[in-house]
Amino acid sequence: MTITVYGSKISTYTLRVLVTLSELDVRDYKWAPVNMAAPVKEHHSHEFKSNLQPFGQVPVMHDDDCDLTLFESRAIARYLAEKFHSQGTPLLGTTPREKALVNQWIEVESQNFNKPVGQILLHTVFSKNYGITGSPEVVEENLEKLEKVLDVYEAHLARSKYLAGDFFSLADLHHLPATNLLIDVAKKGHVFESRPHVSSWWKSISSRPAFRDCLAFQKSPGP
Ligand SMILES: N[C@@H](CCC(=O)N[C@@H](CS)C(=O)NCC(=O)O)C(=O)O
Repeated sequence: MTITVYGSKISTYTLRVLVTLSELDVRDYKWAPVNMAAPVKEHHSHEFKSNLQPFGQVPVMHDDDCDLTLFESRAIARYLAEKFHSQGTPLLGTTPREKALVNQWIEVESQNFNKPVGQILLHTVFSKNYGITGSPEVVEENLEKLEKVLDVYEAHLARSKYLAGDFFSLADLHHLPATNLLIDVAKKGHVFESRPHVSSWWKSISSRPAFRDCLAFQKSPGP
């Protein structure tokens, strides 16, 4: 069995896949770093787009077992959680009710949370990578949007330990890499800290060994 992950250590979407593998205790995968730096931009090459990801983005996963090449980090994470459901942390819920709530909060992360967070990161941490001038107005506007989303999280997390219930799931995991960057690098931690239930949820999910291992891998030498 060989799982190959094509990605970059600076990509939060790639990290989402690596954290999933780590939670599932899958250690024997192959890491295939993609050089995203200008002028190389390997992800924009004809070869990368025709063989791996037609939109020229990372991450991509290949599974030798069934000759599957898959892109979109959330789809990859779900595939891995289903394939390795009998090992590591169960990430998808067990009953139909639990699975439905996991799916609901995965959608919330993607549709409500990730949009303002993506804009804030683009206009702070990643502006140079994308060749744009970061706009403080866009950051402010999206921080306001994010605060409204976090108000909903705060009310929900007052009643629920994790997003989908009393168990850690893919819905929580999906928040890890981008939120970490937002707090540690973009220095926007106050929007989490000022909401006590969001804050303790964040402390609990970000201190999980699987995520700490991935951050250590991200900081390790080499691409
Ligand atoms: N929805 C995609 C987004 C992937 C994505 O935006 N990847 C970024 C790196 S974090 C990328 O490859 N950017 C290069 C580009 O868009 O040119 C996913 O979840 O995998």
